[in-house]
This record gives sequence, structure tokens and C-alpha cells, in this order.
Amino acid sequence: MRQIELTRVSKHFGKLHVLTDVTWTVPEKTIVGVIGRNGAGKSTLFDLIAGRLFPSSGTIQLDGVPVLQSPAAGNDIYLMSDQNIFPKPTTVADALRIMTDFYPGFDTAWAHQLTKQFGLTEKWQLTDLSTGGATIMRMILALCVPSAFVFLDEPTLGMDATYREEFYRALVATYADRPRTFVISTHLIDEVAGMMSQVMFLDRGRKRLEAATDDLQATARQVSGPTASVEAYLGSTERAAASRLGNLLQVTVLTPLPTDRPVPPDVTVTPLSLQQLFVAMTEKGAAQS
Ligand SMILES: Nc1ncnc2c1ncn2[C@@H]1O[C@H](COP(=O)(O)OP(=O)(O)OP(=O)(O)O)[C@@H](O)[C@H]1O
Repeated sequence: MRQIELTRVSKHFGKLHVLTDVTWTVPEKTIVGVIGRNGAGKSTLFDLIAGRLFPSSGTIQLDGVPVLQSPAAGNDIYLMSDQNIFPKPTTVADALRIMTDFYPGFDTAWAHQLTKQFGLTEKWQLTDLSTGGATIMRMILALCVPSAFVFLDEPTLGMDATYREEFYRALVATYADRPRTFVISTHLIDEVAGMMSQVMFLDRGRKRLEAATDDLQATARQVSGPTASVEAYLGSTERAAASRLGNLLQVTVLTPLPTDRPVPPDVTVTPLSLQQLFVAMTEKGAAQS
């Protein structure tokens, strides 16, 4: 079983600690979401995994070999980021040719089909593409590379809602056709929640949560009401986050709720979407789990 394994990875730029002690395993053939607020360290995490940055401490391994020494990493780990990797001038068609030469197994036929579907003209220069067009181009390349681990850093930035929808469909189609791992960082959590089978919350450089999305959606609940009633109901149930407003207490729970007592009439239990869960767990003052 192939995997990327991070062990106690930290990264600081001078005095700025961007990632702290991140231990995380990226499994093969899975769609994973990395969710974090602005500045949480998502891009830095991806750059470290792709070998574009060195960790300050900790190790990052692909199949047990440090990525920076792994001969396989160059082909097996692909990072879609906002950097233009092509020489200038390069047309859309040139870019597809370069990728076909560089990556044996690049799905050239599908890349041509996607450029048409997403309204890119192949003779256009990459430098002349609009912001959305440039994002679409990078997205097409990322969906067509054969790499076992594809990292998509904010892949839909600048795309309108219709193109985002089409992109999600294309991603699911390529995953079904050739399963490999896609790790997606995004702010648009609920848009992608349905596709992700695993999720990792990054909060100010620390891993806050790693779970299967199905499990989370089955158990994540918000329990709210007068503090005394919520406390009496939850007892020793583990709390993932809590916030208070006057006499009211709102607790986020990720484990099953008590079954040996009824929910008090003044307590409300509601399921949480992934987005609501993320907000509850990362807003200022959320209890650390
Ligand atoms: N090369 C660098 N030198 C100094 N600081 C950096 C460098 N790269 C990133 N940072 C800082 O590290 C922090 C995390 O940045 P990063 O881009 O990894 O976050 P992010 O979660 O991807 O944010 P966003 O969602 O806004 O893109 C930010 O405060 C950023 O300014």
C-alpha cells in the first residue's frame, strides 16, 4: 500500500512558525480535503510534500523513503500550484505536448477534450489567459497527470460556479477511471464535501482533526442550550469545541452522544455540515481537543 507519511513536521520562516508538529498519513487512491483558514499553512504543507521547501524539522516520506531522496517522488507527487512551470512563450497546445513528453501516461486525449470543454483555445499563449483561464489550464494538467498523489492547492480559485461544478465532475470522473490520490485544499468546504472521503483540518499550523468524512457526518453534532442542562446531558462526553454566550453553552461533539439519558427539553442537538464543524472547531476560543 502506497502512502505519504509526515512525522512531526514543523516549518518556520525566521520567527514565524507556520507548521508545528504535523503528523499525517496520506493514503493511496483517496480524495482528501485539507481545510484551513487563510494563513493556516496549507500551501506550505503542500510545498514541503512536493519537495519545494525543506522542513525545519520532522520527516516526509513516500513509501518509506524521504521525498527529497526518493527517485519516485518527482513522478508520483504532483503539485498544482499557481506557479507557471513552462518556458515562455508557450501555447496551450505546447503545454499539453510538454506534459505528454514529461509524464509517460499523461492522458493527452482527455486533456484536449477538457480544454475544449472549458473553453480554452489551444493556440492561445499561457501568458494571455485570464485568471480563471490560467487556473483551468493548471487544473486540466493536474487531472491528466498519472501521478499517484496529486495535490491541488485552491484548485478553483478564480473559476465561476459553473466551471467549478464542471471541475468537480471531471475530478470525480478521472478518479473513477484511474483511482489515485487527490489532496485538495479549499475554503469552499461544502462544495467539495461530497467528494472527499478523508478530511484534515489545519488550524494555525497544527493538525486539529483527521477523519473519514462519513464518520464525521454520522457523529458530528452541536449540542446547545442553558449551560447547566448541556453539562448535565453531556456529562463526560468528549468535547471537540465549546463556546459560551452568557448562560448559553454550545458544544461540538464528534463521538456518539449519551444513550443512557434523554436529551433535556431545553437542549437542542443538531447535525453539522463539514463547513459548520470546521468553523466551530477553528473559531477563536474553540476548545482544543
Ligand atoms: N516563504 C515565506 N516566507 C515567509 N513567510 C511565509 C512564506 N511562505 C508562507 N509564509 C507565511 O506562512 C503563513 C502560512 O502561509 P500559507 O500560504 O502556507 O497558508 P495557507 O493556509 O495556504 O493560506 P491561504 O489559504 O491564504 O492561501 C502565512 O502567514 C504566510 O505569510
